[in-house]
Amino acid sequence: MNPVLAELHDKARAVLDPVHYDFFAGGVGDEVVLADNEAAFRRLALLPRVLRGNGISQDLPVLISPTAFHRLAHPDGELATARAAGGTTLVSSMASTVPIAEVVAAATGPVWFQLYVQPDMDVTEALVRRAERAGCAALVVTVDSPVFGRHRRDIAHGFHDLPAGLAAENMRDLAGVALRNIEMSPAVSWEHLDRLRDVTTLPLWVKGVLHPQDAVLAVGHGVAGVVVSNHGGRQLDLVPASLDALPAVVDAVAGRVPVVLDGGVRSGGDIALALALGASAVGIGRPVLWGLAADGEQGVRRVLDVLRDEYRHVLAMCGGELTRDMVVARC
Ligand SMILES: Cc1cc2nc3c(=O)[nH]c(=O)nc-3n(C[C@H](O)[C@H](O)[C@H](O)COP(=O)(O)O)c2cc1C
Ligand SMILES: O=C(O)C(=O)c1ccccc1
Repeated sequence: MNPVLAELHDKARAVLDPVHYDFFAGGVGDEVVLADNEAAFRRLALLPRVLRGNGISQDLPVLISPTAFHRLAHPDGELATARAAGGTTLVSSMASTVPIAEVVAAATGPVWFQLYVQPDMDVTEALVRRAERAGCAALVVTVDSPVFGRHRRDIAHGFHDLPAGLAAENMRDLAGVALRNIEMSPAVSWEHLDRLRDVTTLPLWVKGVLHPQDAVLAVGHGVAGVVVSNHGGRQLDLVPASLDALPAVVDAVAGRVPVVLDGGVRSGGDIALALALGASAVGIGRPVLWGLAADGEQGVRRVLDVLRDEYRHVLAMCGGELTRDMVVARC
């Protein structure tokens, strides 16, 4: 691992309450998928193309994936993350410990709002209005969580609520502010997505698609994009690494909307592999939390700087363009 990212992770582990470290680091079940998300990148190699004479684009095809409860990591919480994001799109979790309006006010780049559809559609609509009023540029509906994941580390610690003084602020005055006041519901369906479509003009993304047929349905329901994700190995410990699920989804979507991948992205090389397999961008989850815990705004900035620097280097090495024919198995 890049020594800067390793240092930030080590520091985060050292400074965090072990209960909160385990909340951030942990996965569902035996954590097979958690490990496989990173391992999947190691199973692939990239065949660079030479003498193409391309310049390299300065863009970093990265989003900050939504993660809950940043004030567990650092007192500035999501404010620090938003300030550090710069031009990078921040997908702000519905379970943020700073209200979405303050997150957007602290950001200089785009902020998208991640939403768990609440079974009470009035609550869901009120959340959408908060995101709209705050100035969010898109809604990212997380669809891989019909129920909460069972995280053995949290169960072992008895961690199921936020410490006094911290709350899921976006839920304030809607449904109470305790952690479990964010409801997961197996009754949520494509109809709910259509209802969302009717109540907002914001672009709608779905996050947590693994089956190519669901990606096709999502496109049919008018989504602006699809995030291939297994929730960082936190929902079902039976699924493939998100990288392994990517190509079939890319094929099914067939260029109609962008496909973003998250899960296990830890380097510029990982970003390049995901792009070569057809992702338009990648999302970063835990490394941002480690940067935040280690050094607040500055720590998150360093994570993004390392990824940008590594990605540009890899892209230059590959002739400025990444395509699927360049990806081979590492045998
Ligand atoms: C501590 C933690 C909290 C998360 N909270 C949310 C959330 O509130 N909403 C959501 O859609 N995904 C959530 N996720 C999933 C991330 O958005 C993302 O899919 C995943 O972390 C990506 O994998 P990575 O951590 O390996 O980069 C969370 C992940 C972690 C680790
Ligand atoms: O922990 C998670 O992965 C997550 O998505 C979540 C959602 C709501 C509240 C707390 C965590």
